[in-house]
Amino acid sequence: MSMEIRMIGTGSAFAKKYFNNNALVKCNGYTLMIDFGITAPLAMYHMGLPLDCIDGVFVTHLHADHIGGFEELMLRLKFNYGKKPSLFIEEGLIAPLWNCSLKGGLEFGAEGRQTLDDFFHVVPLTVGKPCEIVPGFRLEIVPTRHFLDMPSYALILNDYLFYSGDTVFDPQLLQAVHERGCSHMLHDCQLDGHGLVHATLPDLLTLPEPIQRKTWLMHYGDNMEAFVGKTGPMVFIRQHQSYSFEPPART
Ligand SMILES: O=c1ccn([C@@H]2O[C@@H]3COP(=O)(O)O[C@H]3[C@H]2O)c(=O)[nH]1
Ligand SMILES: [Zn+2]
Ligand SMILES: [Zn+2]
Repeated sequence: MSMEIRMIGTGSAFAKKYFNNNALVKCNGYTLMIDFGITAPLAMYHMGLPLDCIDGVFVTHLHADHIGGFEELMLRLKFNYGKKPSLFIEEGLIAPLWNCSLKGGLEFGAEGRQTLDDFFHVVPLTVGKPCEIVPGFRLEIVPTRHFLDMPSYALILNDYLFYSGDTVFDPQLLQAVHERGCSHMLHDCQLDGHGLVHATLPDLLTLPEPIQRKTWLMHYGDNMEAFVGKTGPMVFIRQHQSYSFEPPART
């Protein structure tokens, strides 16, 4: 099934011209938010999008540019909108998300103690087990390497769209994703310095050309415009623009 993607931000962790790299995906009437970082509430405000347009959220990993907006999202959806969205998250991340990132600000409510389940329908995801979140909209998580052993997950949506989350350069993974028929690949891209925790642009430029042709660059720094025309066949995805991705014709 086709999907519409709007990046509510395309910036790296500390970018100031671009909001945090978070994506709204619409498919078959369902709106999924991929990550919700510190700047996400302001990005949604600038885009004229109310928070209650979100039906579900997926979390790639626990850095603040990916989950820093959760406290506002959860409080406003519960208390302003009376909405309880779904939270799609790898099973091992559920406890650390609550205990290490959210509990301090959300445990105490006006009516008593609260947990993650008071705000979300929590849907644990397991590696190797794709999940159909609504008919025609499938998610599959893929573990990636980011900071040492920090759990971090890429997504494959509807078997044809790869979304890297934050990862070091992993050409074997990208080759495998290409060979299994993904027709679009959104990848984080570090423009300056060494690729300690992200793929750099020089790394990505070593990929075989057929992979580069299907690669869209995201999670970039404020100097992105200086690199336009220097990315081979890869292109920068732009924040707030709407892109329609169609499934490839399978033979
Ligand atoms: O040893 C360190 C620790 C941190 N950092 C920065 O922190 C950021 C956290 O979000 P991110 O994963 O999008 O990007 C990370 C890097 O920009 C780093 O470069 N080296
Ligand atoms: Zn990040
Ligand atoms: Zn990260």
